[in-house]
Amino acid sequence: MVKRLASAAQAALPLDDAAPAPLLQAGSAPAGAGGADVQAEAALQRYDWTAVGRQLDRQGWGLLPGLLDAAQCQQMAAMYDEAAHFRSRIQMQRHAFGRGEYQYFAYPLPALLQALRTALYARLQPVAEHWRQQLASATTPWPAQHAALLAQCHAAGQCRPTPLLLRYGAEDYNCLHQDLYGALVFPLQVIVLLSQPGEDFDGGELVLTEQRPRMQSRAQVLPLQLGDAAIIAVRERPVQGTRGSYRVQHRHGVSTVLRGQRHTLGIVFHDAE
Ligand SMILES: O=C(O)CCC(=O)C(=O)O
Ligand SMILES: [Fe+2]
Repeated sequence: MVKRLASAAQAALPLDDAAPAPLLQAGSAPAGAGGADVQAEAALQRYDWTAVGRQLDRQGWGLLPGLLDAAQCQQMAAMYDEAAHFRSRIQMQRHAFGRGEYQYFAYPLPALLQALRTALYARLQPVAEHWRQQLASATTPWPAQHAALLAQCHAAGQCRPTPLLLRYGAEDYNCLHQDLYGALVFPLQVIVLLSQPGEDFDGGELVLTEQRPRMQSRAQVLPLQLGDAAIIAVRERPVQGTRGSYRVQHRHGVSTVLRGQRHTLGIVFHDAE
């Protein structure tokens, strides 16, 4: 079961200064029951998605500053110790993925996570579709709704949920990798930082590398604060050349945590074999 292959820019600021619409408490209510979907959508409406799309095209990553507030981050991180939320736990050292551990959520996902996954997908699908067309991939169009993508995954034997919660302590790190999980790979994923750099931990920076054909790899460090979300390319993105588009390969990882504890929430949109 291949899960992962080993191997500063402008932020899209919220459109107004209003406090983010409060999302439902993590895990408290079944999805849809208390308007988590509506509230997630309201939270995403604060961003300039045209600007986010431009960031993704230009650099393979984009930022959603303050997607979650401090209380939501704390609630999410605290779930790590509630075994009922998860289907499996991975100790990275045992797989040579790095050092530290993470857990994959089980279905049904907590309401907040379910709502974010659905709403983020709808915003990112046009970027994915644009990339697919630029790369002239043989694949069919990405569906507009996340539920339809999941139906495709399940028909292809990718049935297990991929969202995950990661916990790093001092000396932990995450090797450069790609989160593929099967043949069906939606090209964008989201990582939310649930801890505050400089307070909760030092070191532990999210790194994205890009490799252009016949060139050496370049590393970008993503400037995340507590509650910020990074949108990153999962595997590749198109770059416009003089003779059409070509593929740039991406990998991501986390540099060594020097002190403290760092939690992140990972949202991958395709499911796993
Ligand atoms: O902890 C991080 O910043 C990276 C997490 C990660 O690799 C992922 O969510 O896919
Ligand atoms: Fe990852």
